[in-house]
Amino acid sequence: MRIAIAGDHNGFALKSLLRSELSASGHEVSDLGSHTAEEVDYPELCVEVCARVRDGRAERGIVLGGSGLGETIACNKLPGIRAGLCHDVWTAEISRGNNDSNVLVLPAKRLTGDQAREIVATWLGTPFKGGKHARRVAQIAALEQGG
Ligand SMILES: O=C(CO)[C@H](O)[C@H](O)COP(=O)(O)O
Repeated sequence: MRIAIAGDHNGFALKSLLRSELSASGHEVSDLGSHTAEEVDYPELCVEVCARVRDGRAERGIVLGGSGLGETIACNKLPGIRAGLCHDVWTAEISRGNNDSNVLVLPAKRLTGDQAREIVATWLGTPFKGGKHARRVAQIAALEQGG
């Protein structure tokens, strides 16, 4: 899968781990930064990841922050983006199965490498259920036109 990934200073270390492991698993990973642990503002990183998802250069995006809350807000401002903040396997399953999320946001300050790995694997591997959830996703998309 083509995956765009980014993280701010709080997500830098975990992003590096996930990027290496996803690449080793055969995914085509674009690491959009940060490339150091220096403090940065995360909205532009969100824009970069989401731009690739929106135009098809990436099939999915992954963004890491400390809590991930601001990243989730930023990503969901962008048309066509359905970003889910996932703390565990359960939210990862729902984010994909019910919400058809195309961007995964991870709270790096609250996850071990093993937990993050498990969430990412679940999120990448869970199909959208469609049906009533497709209707709701369409209703959410309509909100982009002003509600
Ligand atoms: O998770 C985040 C936003 O949702 C950021 O990582 C966090 O807000 C950055 O804060 P600070 O500069 O104080 O480390």
